Amino acid sequence: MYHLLKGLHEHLTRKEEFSVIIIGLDGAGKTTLLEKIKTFYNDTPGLSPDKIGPTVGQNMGKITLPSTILQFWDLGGQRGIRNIWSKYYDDCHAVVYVIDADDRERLGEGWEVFDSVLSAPQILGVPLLLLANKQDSPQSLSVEEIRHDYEDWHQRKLESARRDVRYGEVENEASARRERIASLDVMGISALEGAGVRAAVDWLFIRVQNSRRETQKGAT
Ligand SMILES: Nc1nc2c(ncn2[C@@H]2O[C@H](COP(=O)(O)OP(=O)(O)OP(=O)(O)O)[C@@H](O)[C@H]2O)c(=O)[nH]1
Ligand SMILES: [Mg+2]
Repeated sequence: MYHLLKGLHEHLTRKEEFSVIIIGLDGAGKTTLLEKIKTFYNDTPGLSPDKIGPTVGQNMGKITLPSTILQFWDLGGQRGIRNIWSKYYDDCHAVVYVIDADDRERLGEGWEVFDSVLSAPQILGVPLLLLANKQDSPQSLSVEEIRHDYEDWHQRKLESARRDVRYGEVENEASARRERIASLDVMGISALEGAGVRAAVDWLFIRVQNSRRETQKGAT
């Protein structure tokens, strides 16, 4: 009887676990974000920004929310190690792409990489959140400016591809991508100061729950 009740209790109080990957160029602020999330949601605070160095590999952090555990994987963004990201695509429930909204020089590089993430078939139906980080900096581009910058960049890329011979291929790919861009959620945060971080976690919490329900519906 005890085991039966214990089993029932465990079943009823069991928390579902979801994996979220945090990717983006080196220096975008991914680890600073992960450590801020830990500070906000865990008893043990995360590292302070002055203790954070470039990530070579990955960092992991878990937080507990009502009936849910979110497990974050912060993956190194340096050019030579970006190819490890795709190894996480199959098992993730959400993707966070962090862009440094304060670094205009590297926005093009950031979009080039973002575009290759969007084209990965494993994450086609996975919730994707674009975070415009470093909003505390006065020169930082706003959420709207970031969205426009990406749309302009994408438009320019399409136009130059149209001059190319692979026209049909580009058109097919472009319409799929356009849909994703149109429904793309962009939020502004300061990983350093914490502004917007809770809202981003709330978004993830809701979206992983919803997409799980959709998957269940699809399976029945
Ligand atoms: N002003 C400002 N600086 C930030 C913010 N977030 C991160 N930084 C700074 O940006 C630099 C890079 O931050 P990291 O968190 O190490 O960047 P990362 O994306 O993890 O970089 P990699 O590990 O190399 O991929 C550090 O100097 C941070 O203090 C922010 O919201 N505002
Ligand atoms: Mg890092």
